[in-house]
Amino acid sequence: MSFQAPRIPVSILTGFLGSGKTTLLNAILADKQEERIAVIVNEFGDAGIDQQLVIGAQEEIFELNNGCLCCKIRTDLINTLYALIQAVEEQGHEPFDRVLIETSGLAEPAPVVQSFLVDPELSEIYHLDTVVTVIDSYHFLKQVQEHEEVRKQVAFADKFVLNKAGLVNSERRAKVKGMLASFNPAAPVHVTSDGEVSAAELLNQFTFDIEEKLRIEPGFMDHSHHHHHDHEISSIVLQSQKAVDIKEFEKWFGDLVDNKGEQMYRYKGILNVDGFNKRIIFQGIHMLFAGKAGAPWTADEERKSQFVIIGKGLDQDLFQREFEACLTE
Ligand SMILES: Nc1nc2c(ncn2[C@@H]2O[C@H](COP(=O)(O)OP(=O)(O)OP(=O)(O)O)[C@@H](O)[C@H]2O)c(=O)[nH]1
Repeated sequence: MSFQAPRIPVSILTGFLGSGKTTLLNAILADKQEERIAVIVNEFGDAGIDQQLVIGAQEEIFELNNGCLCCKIRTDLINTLYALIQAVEEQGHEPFDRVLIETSGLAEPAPVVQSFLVDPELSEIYHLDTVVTVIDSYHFLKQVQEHEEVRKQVAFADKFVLNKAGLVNSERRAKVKGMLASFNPAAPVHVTSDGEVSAAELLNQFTFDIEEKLRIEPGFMDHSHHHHHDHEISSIVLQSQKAVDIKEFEKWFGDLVDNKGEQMYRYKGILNVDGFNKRIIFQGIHMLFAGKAGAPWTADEERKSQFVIIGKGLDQDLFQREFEACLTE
C-alpha cells in the first residue's frame, strides 16, 4: 500500500448497552467539526438503527451488521479499515483525519484492539489512540455484577466517561468511581451528562504509545492489593528497580501467556533490561503480545520496570514471586 500520509488515529468507544456511546459519539463529532471523521459502528442485531442516530454530514459511516465484534468477524473490521483507505487512494475520496469505532454494547473491546496488533500493515496506516469506556452512572453498579462484558469493558478502558451523572447523587457517583478504580485504577474518569466532554480530553491521547503514556501513580500499588474475589477482575502491578534478565522474563511470560492468557485481558509495561540501554515496551491482550525497544534511558533517570496486568482470577503474590525470579541481583 502506497499510503504516505501520517498514520490515522483510531479511537474505540465501548460501554454497555444504553450507556451513552452514540450520544458521546455525536458530541465528539459536533466538537470536532473541523476534522473529517470516519465512523465505524458495530451494531448488535441487523437493523441499521445506530447509523441513523449518528448525526453529521461530514462523516462517513460504515456499519458492521454482524452482531458483536468477536474474533470471528474481526476480519470485517480489518476489511472496513482497508476499504476506507482504498476509498481515498482509488476512488478519490478525501482523506480522513480520524476513525472512531463504536462497538456494540455487548462487545468485548479485546478483538478490536487485537486487530491492530495482528495486522502489521494495518498498524502502518492506523494509529491506535484510546479506548474510551462509557459508563452509565445510574445502572453501572448492577450491570457490573451481572455482566462479564461490562467488567471487560472496564478492564480495557484507557479513559472512562462517567455518563448520566445527573441521574445519581454524589454518594452513588463516588461509589461508582470507587468501583471503577478498584478494577482499573490507571484510567482517568471524566464525569459528564449527555456525553458532554471535550473531545480534546478524549482524543489524541495515544494511550497505546505506552512509552509516552504509561504512568503508574504512587498509590497505584495500594489499589492493586485489593482482591476482588466477588468480581474476580483485578489489576496487578509489578515493579522493580533491579534489572530484568530478559531470557528468564521471556520464558516466564511466554509460559504465563500460554497458560493464563485467557484470563489476562490486558497488560502493558516498560522493562529495564539488564545490559540494554533502551526501555523495552511491551503490551498484550490475552495470548497476543508484542514488545519493542523504546527510548534510551537517560543518565539522570531511574531505570525501573513497571507493568500492569488486568485480568480475572490472577494471584498477585504468585505473579510478584515469579517476576522477582526474573530479576538480576
Ligand atoms: N438522562 C440521561 N440520559 C442520557 C444521558 N446520556 C444519554 N442518555 C440517553 O440514554 C439513551 C441511550 O443513549 P445512547 O447514546 O443511545 O447509548 P448507547 O450506548 O449508544 O446505546 P446502545 O447503542 O444501545 O448500546 C438515549 O435515550 C440517550 O438520550 C444522560 O447523561 N442523561
